[in-house]
Amino acid sequence: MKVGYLGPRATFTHLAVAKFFGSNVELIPYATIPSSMDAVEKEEVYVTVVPLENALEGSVNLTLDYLIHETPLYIVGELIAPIEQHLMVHPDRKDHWGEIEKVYSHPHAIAQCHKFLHQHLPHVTYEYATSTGAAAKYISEHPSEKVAVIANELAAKEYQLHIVKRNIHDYQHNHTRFVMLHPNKDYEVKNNERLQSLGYKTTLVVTLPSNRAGSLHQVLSAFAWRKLNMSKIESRPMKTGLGNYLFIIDIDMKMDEVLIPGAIAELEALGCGVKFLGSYPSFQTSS
Ligand SMILES: O=C(O)C(=O)C[C@]1(C(=O)O)C=C[C@@H](O)C=C1
Repeated sequence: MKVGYLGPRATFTHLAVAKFFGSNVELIPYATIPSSMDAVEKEEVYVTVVPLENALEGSVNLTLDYLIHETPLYIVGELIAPIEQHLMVHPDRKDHWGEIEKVYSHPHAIAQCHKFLHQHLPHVTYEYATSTGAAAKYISEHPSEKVAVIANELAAKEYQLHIVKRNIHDYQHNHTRFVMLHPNKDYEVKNNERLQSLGYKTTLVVTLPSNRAGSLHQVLSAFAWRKLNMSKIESRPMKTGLGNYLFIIDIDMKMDEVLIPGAIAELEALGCGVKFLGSYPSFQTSS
């Protein structure tokens, strides 16, 4: 089986996907989140894996927006992985790394280390890459540039970089949620590597009827009186005009035949739009 992921080799997504699928599948890297998703639609890969949310920096908006507006794929599994960010340079620079002028990485990785960068490297500028792995690969090929990269240990090994500061993320409990995407909402991912299971989630996107007072309250009460536990609610622009927002809601439960369909029917009766993004098992990977 072919599995796509946000590459190149040695991104955090690569680490998560390799831990979940083991050596039984062929892992295919893609340069961006949208191209990783397109790969499933074009049937180049069977499933694809992209980051969705980080504990320090919040949602990966590109993934959310593509799931909501652009791709017909469903979330069929979730992987929660610990994230350890390290600062690394080309080995030619390891003895004078304090001279670096720029830090290059994925925007989420830079955001997870802002306090460290502010305190220890206040003079540097930042440049954003499509992934931490892409940034690491770039400096391995451009030794003359006075650049450091934020990436993981595997990237340092893969691209032969020298780690100058370990664990530079600003808060300890740093985890990222990655999602597995497939065109069939009922596809069941197999936990062959026996990762710790964290139960099930169901994700819905809800749009409110326009300009009606109290409609978000009514949405919340449709879940509340059924005792459906929401583990997340987040708003994103609908992209139809200023002030128009939709809500992404995670429910801590597998899609059933009564409670969640009942809540959806109630929301629709209130005039809300409801899009189902998936009902899926969640797994924890260790570092
Ligand atoms: O750049 C990578 O290595 C990724 O897998 C992307 C990503 C993200 O989008 O949040 C994944 C985990 C980390 O939080 C930092 C970056």
